[in-house]
Amino acid sequence: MLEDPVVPLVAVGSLAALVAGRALVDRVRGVKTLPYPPGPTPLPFVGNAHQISEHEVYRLFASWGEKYGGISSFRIFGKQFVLLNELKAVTALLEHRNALYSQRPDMAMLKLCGREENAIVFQKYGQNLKDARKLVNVWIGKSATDRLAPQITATSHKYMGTLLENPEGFLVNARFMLGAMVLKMTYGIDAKSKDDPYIYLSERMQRLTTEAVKPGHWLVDSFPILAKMPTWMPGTGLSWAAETKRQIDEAVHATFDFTRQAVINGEAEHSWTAEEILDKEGNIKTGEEAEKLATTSAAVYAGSIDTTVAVTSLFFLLMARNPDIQRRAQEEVDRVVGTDRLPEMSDKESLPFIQRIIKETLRFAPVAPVVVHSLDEDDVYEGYLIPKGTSVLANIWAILHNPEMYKDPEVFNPDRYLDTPGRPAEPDHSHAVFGFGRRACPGSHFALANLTMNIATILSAFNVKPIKNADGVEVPPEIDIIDGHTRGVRPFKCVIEPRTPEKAQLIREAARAANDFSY
Ligand code: HEM
Repeated sequence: MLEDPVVPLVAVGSLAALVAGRALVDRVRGVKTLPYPPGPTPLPFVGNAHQISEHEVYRLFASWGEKYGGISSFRIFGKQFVLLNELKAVTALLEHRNALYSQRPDMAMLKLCGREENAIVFQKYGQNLKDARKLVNVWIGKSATDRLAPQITATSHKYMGTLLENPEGFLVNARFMLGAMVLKMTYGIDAKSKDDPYIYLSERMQRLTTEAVKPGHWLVDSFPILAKMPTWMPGTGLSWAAETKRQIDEAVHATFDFTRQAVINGEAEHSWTAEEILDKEGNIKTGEEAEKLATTSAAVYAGSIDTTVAVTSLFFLLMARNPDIQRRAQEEVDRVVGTDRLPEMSDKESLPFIQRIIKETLRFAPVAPVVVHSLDEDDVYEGYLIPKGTSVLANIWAILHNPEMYKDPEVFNPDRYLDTPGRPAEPDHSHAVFGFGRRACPGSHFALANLTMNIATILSAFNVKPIKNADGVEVPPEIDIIDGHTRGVRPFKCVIEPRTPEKAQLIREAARAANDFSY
């Protein structure tokens, strides 16, 4: 049933509730005659497919928002989409009616690749999803993340060591360091290098998933009936899906089987999967219980790497482009930690400017600019019908670039959240980058802790500068966005060098200690 302001009234059984209840019944009966939200005129058969751009589609969606309002709609072939471009509509539906709007829509290619079963983010709403989210929360929810401060700090220090030794590899190493930590904590796997077979399998799973969700790429997404064709049928993508499913299954199970075997052999290191793999009687979980755990464990790698690395990469780019902001952040961190130590997690509250830099980096280019929810029952919002099964798109980018809320939204300005004379603070809705309601990201605390540790330490110990051209002039890197399952900036070059020899020494010592850290 709808989570709607009238429902609590029905529950107390008052007269008002009866009237409201009656209105609700009438509303649902008459629902089919209500209009869809307004939107661009569709063509026969294709609907609005011809208008959908592959690159930065959220900008097109935002322009529809300007024209048709906070809630609009469009159609691609037979599939209905509702578009939410304003915080008010997103809050009203995905947050306040979250019992209704926590479903994911049918995505035929993902389903063929097995991701609807073995990836939390694409799973249908139900008990399995709730159990998985609960477990992820035990592992990396807020209080768990607080307890993981030593692990997060050690990983950050190892990464800082690589920035000193191999600054050109700043993106590859950010990925490897985070990936290695996640594999270690999730499975007890020690990934020694980027060529580690488990890293390879997990990265391949990510790449294949990105391919499978490409909007408008697969005919079967618009014509799900094609899924019933023989696998060899050309042009359907079915043979690709079958091979992809095999490779993704291999990734989900190879890592899980590593831990399972280690537990059976009595040589398992401490890890989240090893802790969960035994049932109440002390037997190794099998069948559906084992599958559920394998899926949940795989979600940590799948959810954390692309997203966190995309933000880290954007941070480097923004620092290379904004030397004044970088200098002010360095002054702040110097005031707090001085010159003879590196920042610690407990310094966070004393670094408000750096906190604003992180919020503004998240707002500036959300890594998931549009998220999709769905619903299993018809609903009505502001007189418009939202039929069951509709893909409801929340345009996070549009919300965080709304010019009525953010002055010059395309400018990176961490001071926009400050209340100053003549310029009141702009609202901080950066948490919208983690999504909404019951599907909101369960890894947000973990992600923010990793980002805070890395960003504060980089600002404390390094200068990030543009590279120089042949004439010796610094050329700030361009903001060149690439779209994918997660969105980020195209790989770029910048100079990363220690601020002083003393800082370099601090990093060397911290990295050495971190290499001996036992997770
Ligand atoms: C800066 C980093 C991150 C960003 C911006 C981010 C963003 C998001 C977004 C937008 C969603 C979809 C929410 C929705 O549908 O309303 C999501 C879901 C999810 N994220 Fe993250 N995420 C990040 C880091 C992480 C980390 C570190 C993990 C580690 C476990 C993680 C795990 C997940 C999972 C499992 C889901 C699926 C939840 C569900 O469908 O119920 N994410 N994330």
